[in-house]
Parts: sequence; structure tokens; C-alpha cells
Amino acid sequence: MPPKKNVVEQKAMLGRPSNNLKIGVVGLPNVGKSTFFNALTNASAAAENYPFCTIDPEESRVAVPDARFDWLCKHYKPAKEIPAFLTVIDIAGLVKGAASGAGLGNAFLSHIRAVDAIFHVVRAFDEADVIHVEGDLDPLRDMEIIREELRLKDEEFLSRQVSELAAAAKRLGHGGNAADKAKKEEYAIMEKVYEHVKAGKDVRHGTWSNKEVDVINTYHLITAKPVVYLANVSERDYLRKKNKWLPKIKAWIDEKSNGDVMIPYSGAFEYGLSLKTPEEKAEALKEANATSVLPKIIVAGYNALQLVYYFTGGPDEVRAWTLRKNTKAPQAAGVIHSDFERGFIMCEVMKYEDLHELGSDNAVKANGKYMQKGKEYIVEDGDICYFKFNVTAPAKKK
Ligand SMILES: Nc1ncnc2c1ncn2[C@@H]1O[C@H](COP(=O)(O)OP(=O)(O)OP(=O)(O)O)[C@@H](O)[C@H]1O
Ligand SMILES: [Mg+2]
Repeated sequence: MPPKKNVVEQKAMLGRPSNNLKIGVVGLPNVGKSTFFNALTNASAAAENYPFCTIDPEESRVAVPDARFDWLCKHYKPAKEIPAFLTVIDIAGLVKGAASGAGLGNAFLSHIRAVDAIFHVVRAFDEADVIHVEGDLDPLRDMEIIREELRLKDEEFLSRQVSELAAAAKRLGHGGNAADKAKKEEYAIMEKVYEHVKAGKDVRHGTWSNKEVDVINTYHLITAKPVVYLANVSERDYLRKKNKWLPKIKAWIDEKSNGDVMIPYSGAFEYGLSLKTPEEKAEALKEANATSVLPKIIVAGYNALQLVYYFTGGPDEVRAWTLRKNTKAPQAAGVIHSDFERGFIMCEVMKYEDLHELGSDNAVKANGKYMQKGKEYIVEDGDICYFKFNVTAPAKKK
């Protein structure tokens, strides 16, 4: 088969490409951020077959649940099982005026700048004992405050950056070499982004060309980061699947933050569950006729980051490797080891579905479904890969 020409240009993505992406838990004070974070941490720690680490009290790595990974582990019975992870960071509450320095505003906002995506926790539980910084319960007002603070922070940051770029462009004058031209182009792009943000819009909701995305990505703007909204309801509302704010929250997101995901959950309920042993937990869920929504939240966070993973499998180790969507085979190999990328020869691929259906590597081969792919191959979610590589340098792995 002749190699397929890539006719459609790949759409560049906002954000940094990395195998270790982080998601920050953001919201007003006292809305349930730490409760959510602790529930996640406890639940992951309890799944003791996964290597788990708490990086520090505010940062934890949680395994991303995946039925395919679980099946592969059963299939290969490996000595080591390493799933995909998501690093979650608990960030202290933001208050109104944070962008102009209220509370510990600026410090918190810099923590948000350092993450790749945001879990925006919205309080939708009424609990007289839990003080609300804004006085009463109103999730829409709260979402507006947070959105506005994050946007203002970008606006302020962009205002400084654009003035610096303007001064630099002025110094350069007309003409100039390639670097000068690039600088002027950067100025034009960032001015456009600044206008967009000044008009009250988030960067992630703009339509940008690939070139613009490349420039935007070097600025780590807060409103460029994907957001997953988490509506924290009371245990009672969660169990009866009813809360008067949810339709309004959904409508607000559709209007102001179109395309972003919203997941209702109950911090109180999930935290309670996370303290139980697996048996107690199963019993409690059965009794309440409910499920925990934490796995769905982790997967939503992972998806918001536009991540996919491929697997490597065998008796030594079954492992999930994280990639940004649209990564080509050599770069995918490079996630394992830079030598794999440098000396890339080819990638042997099985589709998870084929292995699952046919039952063994040999059956997949016998059915002609064991593929050999070259350096233009874009690794797909669920591929099981075996890389062939050749480097003359001695630092070979395996
Ligand atoms: N769904 C819920 N129903 C009832 N109470 C809840 C719920 N979720 C959290 N709480 C309670 O709300 C209080 C505040 O929660 P938490 O400490 O998690 O907030 P936070 O957002 O981390 O606050 P801060 O910004 O101060 O760090 C706690 O007492 C917690 O038990
Ligand atoms: Mg907290």
C-alpha cells in the first residue's frame, strides 16, 4: 500500500505536550476542593495494586481507570502493572479580587498557571454549618466570580506582555531578519489574543490558526486551559439524583463556557466512601443503590487534556503510556526512551480490540492483524505497540 499523504493539516492544540500533565482543583474557598482531592487520594491509595505516590500533601498521582488495561493485566499476568496516571493538585481557594491581589490571590493564580487543566469545583450543596464566603448559596454567581478572576489575570498578564512586545517591535523598525519578523508576528498574534480576552472571552473558546496556537502555547495562559466543571451536591441530592441548581449550572456552561464538561458529584458522599475498605464500600454502594463517580471524573480530566495512551504488554510488564492526540510513532516511542525515538525503525501494532477478540498474540498474527507501521504512523488510543529501534550508542534499553 502506498503511504497515505497527509492532506488535512493537523490542528495544533493548546497546551504543552508532555507525559506528565497536571490538573488543578480550583474554586472559591469552602466549596469542597480539598474534600474532593482527599477522596481521590484515599481512593487511589486504597487500590493498592497500583503504585501510588503522594508527591506532597497537595499533589497526588491517581491511576486512570481503564477496563482495557485491567484486561491486559489479566491476559499477560505481568510481574509489574503500570497504568496511566493523572497528577491532581489541590489549590487553595480563590476569592473575588484575587487577580488584583486580594487574599493570597496572586500566589494561587500562579499555581493555576502551572497546571495543564482545571477541575472547577462549584458548590451546589446547602449546608448551614459550612460558611459561604459570598454569604449565600449561588453557584452561578460563584462560577462567574472564578471565571472572571481567571480571565482578569490573563488580561493583566497579556497587557504587560503586549506592551513589551510593542516596545520590542518599535525598536526593530521596518524590514529585519527572520527573527525580527517572527517577533513582530508574535506581537500581532498576542495583541489579537489580548483583544479577545479584553472582550470578556476565554482563550480556549477562540478560533486560532496553528501558527497562533504555537505562539499562544508559549504563554501558559490560564483561560487557554481546558476546564471540567464539578458540581458538588449534598449526599442526599446525589443519591436521589436531583438538585435544583444542576440545570442552571448546565445552562450557564452552555452559554458562557460552551463545550466544557460538567459532572455532578457529592464530596461528602465520595469522601465517606473513600475511608471504607473495598468490602464496606461495595456494601454501602449496594445499600444506597449508587455508584462512585470518581472514576468518571478522572477519565473526564484525562480526556479534557486530549490525551490518549498506548500499551506495551508482556510477561514483564503491562504499561500504559500517555501521549497527546496525533502523536507519530517515533515520538510515541520516545516517551519510553529517547533512544527508541532516535533509532526508530518501525512500530509493530496490535489493536486492543483484535487481541481481546482473538485471544492471543499468535491468533492476531495468524489473522493478519499484526501490523508494521513506519515513522508517519499516528499512534491511536488503545494500540498495543512494540517498537523496533537501532542505535549505535551504547545506552540501549532492553
Ligand atoms: N457535598 C458536600 N455536602 C456537605 N458538605 C460538604 C460537601 N462537600 C464538602 N463539604 C464540607 O464543606 C467544608 C469545606 O470543604 P473543603 O475543605 O473541601 O473546601 P475547600 O474548597 O478545600 O476550602 P478552602 O478553599 O478553604 O481550601 C468541609 O467541612 C466539608 O466537609
Ligand atoms: Mg482546601
